[in-house]
Amino acid sequence: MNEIRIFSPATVANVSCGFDVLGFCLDSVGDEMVIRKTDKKGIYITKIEGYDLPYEAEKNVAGVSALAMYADAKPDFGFEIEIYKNIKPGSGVGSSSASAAGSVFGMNVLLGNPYNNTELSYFAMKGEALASQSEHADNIAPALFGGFTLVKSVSPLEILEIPTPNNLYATIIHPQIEIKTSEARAILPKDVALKDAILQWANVGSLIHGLHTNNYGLIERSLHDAIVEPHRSKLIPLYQDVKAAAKTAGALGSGISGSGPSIFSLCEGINTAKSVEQAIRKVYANSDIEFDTYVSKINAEGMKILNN
Ligand SMILES: Nc1ncnc2c1ncn2[C@@H]1O[C@H](COP(=O)(O)OP(=O)(O)O)[C@@H](O)[C@H]1O
Ligand SMILES: N[C@@H](CCOP(=O)(O)O)C(=O)O
Repeated sequence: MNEIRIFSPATVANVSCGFDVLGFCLDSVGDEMVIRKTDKKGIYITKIEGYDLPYEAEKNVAGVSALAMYADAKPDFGFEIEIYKNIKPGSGVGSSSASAAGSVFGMNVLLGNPYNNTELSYFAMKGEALASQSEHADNIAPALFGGFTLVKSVSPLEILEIPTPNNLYATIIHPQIEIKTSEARAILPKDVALKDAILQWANVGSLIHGLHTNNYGLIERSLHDAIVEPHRSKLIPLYQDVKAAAKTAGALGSGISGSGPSIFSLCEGINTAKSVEQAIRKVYANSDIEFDTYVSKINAEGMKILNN
């Protein structure tokens, strides 16, 4: 096989209580990428559609992760990468990690799958670091593994796959303002109060247990963030109104998606997810902020091969 077209999914990182460790994969939104073998050695980004992003491999997250893997694999040929971007950069649903993970996923298939998903995550993290100035894998892991993931450690990299209840859906609202991940990280305090840490690790543990046991009530009671949300929510207009509207419409809970500005809500069942979508649309409809919304099943598969 010389060429592959893939769907590279959007992802929601943090999931309220799990800053930098928890994430899940979306089904209905993502980029497409074409990866192609070339005789000329090296990594070349040959086409980008959708958003204005750098073509130099060293300046594009897709190129940086690809170069990291290329240096390890040392093939006697090169790769061309085409990026068809649907996920707006800076939207908070893993735009950069879709590209960083997509390039190495596609290259791996063309190389005959020498690397496992954890090894691919390691290379993809190198690309993600270009965008966010930190090596975190909470978007990359769900994009590659699918479903919910927990990054137990980045060094050495250890990723756990968490089972996803069948009837769990996400509703996302994306107000059209850009928040750069690097800037949303810079405003966070370096230290955390012990009382907040206690709340947070209790919620991470109970959220994981709720996902393992299909316990929607426990999931609902665990979707809280005592540490990051108080700081970042100030960057997102009408954030508390969206949360309140989603709750009234039946969401299990809502939080900032990644570093924002997107806001996610988790819902039991597609009907509730659609009701939540209608309710939160009304919040922004009464303002002058443009926005998009979408409802997605949790994508258990992650990356998808569209053709060979
Ligand atoms: N292939 C790419 N896809 C998305 N963003 C990229 C890409 N290559 C470089 N970038 C840069 O990464 C930044 C967006 O990443 P980030 O702030 O983490 O947003 P997101 O939450 O959408 O991933 C932008 O500055 C963008 O120019
Ligand atoms: N854990 C990171 C996740 C950033 O996600 P993104 O989708 O905004 O890139 C953080 O919260 O900084």
